[in-house]
Formats: sequence, structure tokens, C-alpha cells
Amino acid sequence: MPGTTLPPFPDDIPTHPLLIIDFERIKAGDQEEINTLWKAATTIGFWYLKNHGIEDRVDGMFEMGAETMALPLEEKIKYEQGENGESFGYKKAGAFATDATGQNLDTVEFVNISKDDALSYPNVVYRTYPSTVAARMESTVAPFAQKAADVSYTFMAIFNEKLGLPEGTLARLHDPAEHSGSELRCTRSPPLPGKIIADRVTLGSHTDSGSLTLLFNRLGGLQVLPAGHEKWLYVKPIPGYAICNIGDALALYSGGIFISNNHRVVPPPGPQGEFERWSLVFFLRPANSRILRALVEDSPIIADAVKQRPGRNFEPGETANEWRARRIRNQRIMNRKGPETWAASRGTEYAPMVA
Ligand SMILES: O=C(O)CCC(=O)C(=O)O
Ligand SMILES: [Fe+2]
Repeated sequence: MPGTTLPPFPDDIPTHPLLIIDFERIKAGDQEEINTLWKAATTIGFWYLKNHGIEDRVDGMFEMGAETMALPLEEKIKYEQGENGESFGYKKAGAFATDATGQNLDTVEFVNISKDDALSYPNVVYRTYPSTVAARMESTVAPFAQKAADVSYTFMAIFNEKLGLPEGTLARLHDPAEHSGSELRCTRSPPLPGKIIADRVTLGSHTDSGSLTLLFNRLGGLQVLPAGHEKWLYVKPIPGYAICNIGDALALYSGGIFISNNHRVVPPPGPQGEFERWSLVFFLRPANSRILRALVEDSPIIADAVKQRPGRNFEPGETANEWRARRIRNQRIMNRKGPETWAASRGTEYAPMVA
């Protein structure tokens, strides 16, 4: 809960280290820092971000989230994202499968707010939101969305150059003048009774469907599974740092140069597990109509990357919007037919395995 003093992340639990990127240095074009960013984006696909300038807009978003989750369930349910693959709106706890069996459901509730709805408020692009969101749309939500988008576009410009793309290619694919699935998410994970904490997954293993994710969390619980690793490892939150990660769209556009890594959420470790966990996310996604495919004609670096990965499909034949909607629709437990539904909810991480 905002304002509560939280116990520190335990110091005896293994974590996965991430590189730390200084946003001020990235903005200034510091080549050494850009090389470190490249290393992070092309190896694990996750990094810490400091000096991002968003921190003073984070608490207001957590307050908005707390006010929203405090509404009665009957009220929140009126804004449920529904079963058709829409993302924006409220998602009740237990609406998602967390694995192929369909036996285990998520335990988190969240509200997703479209960046386009936030920035064009009071005009509605996609939908309306609970009164608690509407009341803070101009004062809290839109300023956060704008700042998070600005930071994300800076990354797009750097990636564009490093990938050898003609100037403005990634900017056009994420043209803010076109509607997109870019969104803000505030998630509440209630503490779970001690008995069921062990091995409980509160948000199932996934990759993010968009291009770039900026994450702000206070308690542990986020875990990553880098390729070649057998064990999930916690990513420790560091006060004032955002956690950034690459999503499927950039992995596809770059022909696999960028890594969209598997991650999941489990209860916070140790004494942190007794507290409510809140997280705040900004997802930058391509404009809805853009086809997701490796940009081989635009960059010899990407063309070469695709050649080096002959077993992988960088042309799934879907637009950014179709890719996202398919994934969400098939994750909803109400839509489950069998393990194939879970498979259909997967992104670039998915390689069918014997269950
Ligand atoms: O809550 C977190 O730390 C991560 C959430 C996440 O991965 C997501 O919402 O896609
Ligand atoms: Fe995620």
C-alpha cells in the first residue's frame, strides 16, 4: 500500500543481476553507456534504469491504483477487459491461466489504461474507466503516460541507430499519431496465506507482447528465466530504479537480436510476502496496424541476424494488435479448451515442450 514501510528484500536469496543504465548518459549520447544498453538488450533483455525522471510521477499512479482496487468488485467488474482479447480495463484475479494445465489461476488484479485514452482525455479513443481513474486522468495518469512514452521513444531512437535502420524507422512503427496498444498497468497482488505461498505463481510465465516495458515495483516477486537457465531467479527491486525489458515486437523487428525474455511473478520473498504487492508498468507497443516481422529489407544487420537463426520464425503474419489480442484472449481461463489454448497465448518465447 502506498506510504507503508516495507521490509527490505532478503539478502540471503539468490537474485539475477542486471546491468544498470543511466538514462542521463543515454540521452547525452554517451557511447559507452549505449554499448552497455546494447549488451543488456541483446543478452538478457532486462536492465535497471536510473535517472529516468519518472519517479516523481510514480506515487500518484500507485495512489490511483489503490483507490481503484478499493472500489467494490461489482463496480470494477463493469470495466472488465472481457473475453475478446481486449487489454484495456480491469482484470479480476483468477481470469488468467498461469500454465498449460488450466488448473492454476493468477491471483493478481490490475487496471490497464490505454495511453491513447489517457492522452486524449476527455475524448474516448477505446473506452471509459472507473471513476477513480477518470478523476486522476489529467492530473496523474496522462503526465505519467507522457513521461514514460518520452523515455521509451528515446530508447527507440538509440535502438534504431544501433540496428542500422534508416532514421525514424522505429519511430514510425510507434507513431503516436496512430492508435496503439500502448498502456499503463497498475497491479495489486494480495498476500497469500502461508500454506499456499510455496511455488505459487501469481502471474504466469510470459514475455511482454509489445516493444519496451518500464516497470516500477517496490517488493520482490518478479523473476526471470534467461535462456539456458534452469531456475527462475528474482530480480531485486532497487529504490528509484525502473526495471526495463524488451518485448516480442522488438525481438521480431530486430530478427532476434533483441531478447524478449521470459518472466513471471511469485509472492514476494521472506517477510515481504506478508504485504500487498503493487507494481506499475508502462508498455510501449507498435501502432495497431503494423505487421510484426523482421525488418530485413531495411537493415543488413537484421537481415544477417535472421540468416543466423534459421530455425526461428520472424514472420508470424500478425499485426501488433492481432498478436496482442490473440495472446490475451487465449490466456483467459474462460476461453480455455485444452493445452493448445495456452500454446496460443504464447509469444516469441514459446517452443512446445512435452508437458
Ligand atoms: O509485477 C511485476 O513485477 C511484473 C509484471 C509483468 O510482468 C507484467 O505485468 O507484464
Ligand atoms: Fe510482463
